[in-house]
Amino acid sequence: MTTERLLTGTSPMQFLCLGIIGYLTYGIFRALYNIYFHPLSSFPGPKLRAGFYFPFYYDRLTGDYINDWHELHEKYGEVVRIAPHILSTISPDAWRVAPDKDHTRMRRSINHAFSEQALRSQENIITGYITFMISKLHARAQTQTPIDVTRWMNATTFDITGDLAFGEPFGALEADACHSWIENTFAGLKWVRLMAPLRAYPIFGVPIFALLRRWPALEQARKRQFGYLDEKLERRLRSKTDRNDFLRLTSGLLIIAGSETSATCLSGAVYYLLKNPTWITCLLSELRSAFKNESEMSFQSLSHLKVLQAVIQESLRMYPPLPVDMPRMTPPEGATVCGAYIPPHTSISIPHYPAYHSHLNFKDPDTFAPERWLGDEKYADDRRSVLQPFSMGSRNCIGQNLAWAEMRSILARLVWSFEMELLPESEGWDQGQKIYLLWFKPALMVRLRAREVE
Ligand code: HEM
Repeated sequence: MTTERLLTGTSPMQFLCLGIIGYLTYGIFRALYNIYFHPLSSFPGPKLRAGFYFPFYYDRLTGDYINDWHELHEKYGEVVRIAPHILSTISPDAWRVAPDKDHTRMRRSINHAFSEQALRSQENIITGYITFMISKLHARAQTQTPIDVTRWMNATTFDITGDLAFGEPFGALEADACHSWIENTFAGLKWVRLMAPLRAYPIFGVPIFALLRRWPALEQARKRQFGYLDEKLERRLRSKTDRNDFLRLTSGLLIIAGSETSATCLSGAVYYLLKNPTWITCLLSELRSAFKNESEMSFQSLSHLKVLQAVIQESLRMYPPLPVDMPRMTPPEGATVCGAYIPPHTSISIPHYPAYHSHLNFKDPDTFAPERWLGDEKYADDRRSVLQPFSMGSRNCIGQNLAWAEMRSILARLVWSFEMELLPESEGWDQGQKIYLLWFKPALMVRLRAREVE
């Protein structure tokens, strides 16, 4: 049959059917190749994930994928093939993989804004916001009004980062409310999860993106959201100051990276302390033996407190602010993880939550036990080096010193100032939370009572 006869004798419906059959046949052959002949075919994991990408992308839509990955690691071990060309590992070994030279160059240009010296110059600003938060909470304690801890932690850290970045806060503490820019950014994160699957399957993605581009309200909302930061930036550039702030690298991402993360860890710490009150007693006694009053608590003096450090460390393990995987590429020479050679240019991730909750790394991984960071023999075999909530290498968290200083000060001053009571509606607060890149935390309702000065 000639091509001409084939074309004239075939109806559009037959073309469509042929196209679909061709697409499916290609997909099946490709899946068979992925499962049996791909360079990663010897790594353990479900066959469906080894063959196809859709389970990986479907995961992202559910908000539960980190729990699914956790179960996969419990079943298959330290290294799991999570998608045809992607490995996930919970071994501390993997943190050594893949330095990124270009990124190191970029980081050199912004390091000064996050140096120890910069942090010292920022201490008064940060402490000012914490004092403001504590004074507002005293008013709540006096009237016995329950507070949502997650909201207050977010308000405080967003105001601090806003000020360090733009020279002005979001006004969240002042207004006792979450700023609309912050709320919209979180709502946006839920949508962002759709992007990767739509890009991976253009058959759905191309028409959907084309439709979205024709939706004016969406475009206006996008402009409003970005415009808000642009205005702040312009105001800051017009103002005369020699303050060493983050202006040059300010973006929505920095604000979220610098605020939501610390607020998440602090919310987790308050919850786990309330569930384990002996640690509140322990922490309070450490604070009282170190300080006569709250004003003595400086970044420097708080950094020496071992119980405070262990409580925060354990909260970062139980409830890592970035619970998800941060993918890295193996270098051109490949890499070895857990004794297995991983070929070059393979995407490899350490998902924080599964790594920190694996019995391969920690004894009683679901138990809040700060003593594991204080040298307790019971936890001597814990593989503590796997805990890298700020990541490692050239892409690690540039704001980690600031985060530690902020978290120590806020937690210490909360425990120093208030007795806290977990309200019944927040029992089991850490269970069943969805993750869209970050935790979508429900309200953490607590009643405060000002502590008697002793
Ligand atoms: C408990 C608090 C925090 C945690 C757990 C945390 C965690 C992380 C992690 C895991 C990364 C690496 C992401 C990757 O691998 O690609 C990161 C990057 C980053 N973080 Fe943090 N972070 C925290 C607080 C902060 C603070 C307070 C700031 C600054 C105000 C900040 C600013 C950044 C920036 C700018 C990056 C990108 C660095 C780069 O790409 O070179 N973070 N953070």
